[in-house]
Amino acid sequence: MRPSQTMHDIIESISLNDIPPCLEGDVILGGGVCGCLLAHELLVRSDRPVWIIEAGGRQDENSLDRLRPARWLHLLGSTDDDSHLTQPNESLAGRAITWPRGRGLGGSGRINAMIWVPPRAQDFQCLEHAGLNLDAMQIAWQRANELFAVESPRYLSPSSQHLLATLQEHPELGEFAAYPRINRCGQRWTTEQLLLDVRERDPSIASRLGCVHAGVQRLNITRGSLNSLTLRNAHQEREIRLSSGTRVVCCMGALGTPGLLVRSGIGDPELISRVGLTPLVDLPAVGRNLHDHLIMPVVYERDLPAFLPGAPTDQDIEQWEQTGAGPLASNIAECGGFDLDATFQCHVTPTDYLRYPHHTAACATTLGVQLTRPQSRGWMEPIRHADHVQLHIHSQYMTEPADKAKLLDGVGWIRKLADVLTQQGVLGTERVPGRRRSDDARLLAAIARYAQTLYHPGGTCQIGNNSEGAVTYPDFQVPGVAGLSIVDASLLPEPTTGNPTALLAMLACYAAERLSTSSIASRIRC
Ligand SMILES: Cc1cc2nc3c(=O)[nH]c(=O)nc-3n(C[C@H](O)[C@H](O)[C@H](O)COP(=O)(O)OP(=O)(O)OC[C@H]3O[C@@H](n4cnc5c(N)ncnc54)[C@H](O)[C@@H]3O)c2cc1C
Repeated sequence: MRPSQTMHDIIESISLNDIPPCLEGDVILGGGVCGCLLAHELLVRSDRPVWIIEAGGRQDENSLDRLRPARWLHLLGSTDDDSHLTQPNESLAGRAITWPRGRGLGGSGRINAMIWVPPRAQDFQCLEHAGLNLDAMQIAWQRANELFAVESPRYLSPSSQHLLATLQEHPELGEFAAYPRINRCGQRWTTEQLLLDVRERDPSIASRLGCVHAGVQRLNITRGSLNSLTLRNAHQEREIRLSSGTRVVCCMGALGTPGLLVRSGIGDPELISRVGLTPLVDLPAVGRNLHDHLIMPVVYERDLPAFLPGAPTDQDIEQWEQTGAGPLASNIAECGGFDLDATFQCHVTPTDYLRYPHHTAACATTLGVQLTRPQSRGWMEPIRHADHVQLHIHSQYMTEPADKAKLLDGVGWIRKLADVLTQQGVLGTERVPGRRRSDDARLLAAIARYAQTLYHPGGTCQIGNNSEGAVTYPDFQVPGVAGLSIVDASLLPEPTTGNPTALLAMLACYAAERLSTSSIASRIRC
């Protein structure tokens, strides 16, 4: 199969005018990585109708960049990106950071870097501690692997090839490999494709699926049970009733889901009243426990031609179209690894991470380092604007002193790797932060100036047993609202060790199994 022969199809959305006044079945709010995967699994496991309500529509103008892995950075800030801005970060020299979030079916999977890092034992243990069953997680993990069927890279830049060959001779420094990619035949694959595949395989199953293009404004709750949704598009707002037996699952992501809960009166009563809304369900942990991976790029000079400097050449395009390989099949963050106890992860790019893709002339390699399990936690604060309530993001990076100290160690680890790589002629001089910055104070100043989000927010509606910090129970139900569940990155009690999609895919498969066999009590009662 050649890339140009696949995946140009899309799921057609129903407009707000055309949906029935009352929905029944499973209603999934947000068709992102988890939402589409869950919809697929519920469709094939039960005979109920499944609805997806997704805010992002078709963005045809980006369709080629979406398919070509090397172009993913060009999607940031595009119509596929529902870009958010954090509040200024004290430990990042007062910088506010842009947090991209994908919109449209497939969610952030439409714009992400397509890296697949299998969860580690610690990731499973964390969810087991939160009340999930380990054996069932293993089964769900197998299912996630089957569905994603990730592939080995079809292209590795000379820079990554040299670097991997050298580091693999030094296992004492860590474990490095080319990342498996969420691709098919060298092009981006998203969970939307599962729905397209089922349509082709079994139209009778797919006929139970309806995708609505609208933003979910509010959940309307009466006497502890959901009774309707308020949906909005650019032209109108509509209230859609939910019939008895319906189940609503929030899959709007780590920023979208707590936002919807707060707008609907679910959360910290004091914060909700402060913005002029009526508190309905007392769940103070909504919007708290916000975590993210912060990456510090350490940039080195290279004696190689610059990677993809400018628009792709006809030759690159032809190669990719014919074989799914060549530089356009690079996902930029082509390889990486962990130190021996997985305290740090390193992402390698054949570019100057701080300037690419805007300034591409100079040749560089970046070794970006992040703490796998930062302890700092942020929160989301409801703020009233003229006609709406928005959640401000307080990311609070490195507010825990231990995170600062460890990230300094992380830069030290990168420099040890670089010493070996420089001796072998794989890397040149360190350009950022530069070896002249070697004492802690100057290195921290460089981190404050250059560190970036690695795009992994999570934790804002964390799953757990009946403890103070939990917003969602281990059966995925939101306490105090019959018929409401959550399945997305907001559930993660802690950051994932590596990139989160693989663990989230496992979580969505696990949730599908639990929700499709759960009792009628988990649904709406009228
Ligand atoms: C630029 C970038 C690069 C990344 N790279 C990687 C990577 O290489 N590997 C990896 O493992 N992870 C990566 N990630 C992280 C990964 O993509 C996310 O963790 C994952 O997509 C989260 O899944 P989710 O289902 O929780 O949310 P999402 O996939 O973000 O889906 C949420 C969906 O909800 C919709 N929505 C939100 N609000 C509303 C509303 N009010 N009404 C209706 N719909 C709504 C959104 O439009 C979106 O479609 C990256 C993320 C980004 C942004």
